[in-house]
Amino acid sequence: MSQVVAENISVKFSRHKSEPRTALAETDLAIDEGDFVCLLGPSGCGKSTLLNVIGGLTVASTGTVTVGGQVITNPGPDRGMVFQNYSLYPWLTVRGNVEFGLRLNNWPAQRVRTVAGELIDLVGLTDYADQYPKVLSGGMRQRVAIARALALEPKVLLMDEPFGALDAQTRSRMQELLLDIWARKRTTVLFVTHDIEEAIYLADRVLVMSTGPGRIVEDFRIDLPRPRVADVVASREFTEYRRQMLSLLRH
Ligand SMILES: Nc1ncnc2c1ncn2[C@@H]1O[C@H](COP(=O)(O)OP(=O)(O)OP(=O)(O)O)[C@@H](O)[C@H]1O
Repeated sequence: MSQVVAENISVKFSRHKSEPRTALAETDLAIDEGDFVCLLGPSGCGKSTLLNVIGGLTVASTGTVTVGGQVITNPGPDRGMVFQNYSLYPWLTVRGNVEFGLRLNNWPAQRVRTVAGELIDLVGLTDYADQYPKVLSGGMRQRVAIARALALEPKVLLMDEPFGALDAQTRSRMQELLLDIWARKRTTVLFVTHDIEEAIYLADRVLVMSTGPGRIVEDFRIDLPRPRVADVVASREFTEYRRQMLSLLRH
C-alpha cells in the first residue's frame, strides 16, 4: 500500500469580485513508503498548493489525502515540514528548536534530550547546539529545520524549495546531506523544486507539473544508481532525463 495517496485533489482559491482561481486541477498521486519524490514545475503551477494540502495547511476543494491510511484534515506529527524561509523560532537555541515539538508532545525530558542530541549530530551542528538562529548561516538554519522536522519521526517529510535561498555551493552540500539522512532514515520525502538538476539528482521519481490550471503531466522514474555522486550530472542518462523534462516544461 502506498504511504501517501491523493485522490481527485483540486484546489480553487476564491477571489474578490472575480471567478475563483483553480490553483490545482483534479490530481491523483500515490507515493510508496521510503520513496524520494520531487514535484517539479514552473512558478505558479501549484506545487506548494499540492504540498500544503498533504501537509494539512490548505483545505482541498475536492478529493481526499491519506497518509499511512489515515485521512488528512489538519497538520500532524506524521508529516514533518521544511520551508524555504527556515521558519525557526528565533527565541530558542538550536537545541530548543529541535526539542520544541517533542516537548509539545509531552515526551519525557531525558528522551527529548537524547533524541534532539542525536538529530543535531546527524545534521552536523553539535558545536552549535546552544546558539541562536541569528548567528547561523542559511545552510545551518536549514539543517536545524530538517532536524526539527525529523524529531517526531514523521512518516513523510514535506519540503518546499528548502534550498532555494542558498548559494550554489551550500545548496549542493545540503543536497548531499539530505540524501545521506534519507539513506539512513528512509523517511518518505516529497520535495518541491523548480530546478531540474536538483530534482533528477535527488529523486526516485520526478512528477512534472504544468500551469493553466496546475496538474501533473508526467511521472519520471529516475533509474540512476545510489548513492548518487556529484559526477552523475555528467552522465548520459542524467542528460537525457534533463532533455525530456526541459522539453515538457517548455511546452
Ligand atoms: N492563498 C492563496 N490565495 C489565492 N491564490 C493562491 C493562494 N495560494 C496560491 N495561490 C495561487 O495558486 C496558484 C498556484 O500557487 P503555488 O504557490 O501552489 O504555485 P507554485 O508552483 O508552488 O509556485 P512557486 O514556485 O512560485 O512557489 C498561483 O496562481 C497562486 O497565485
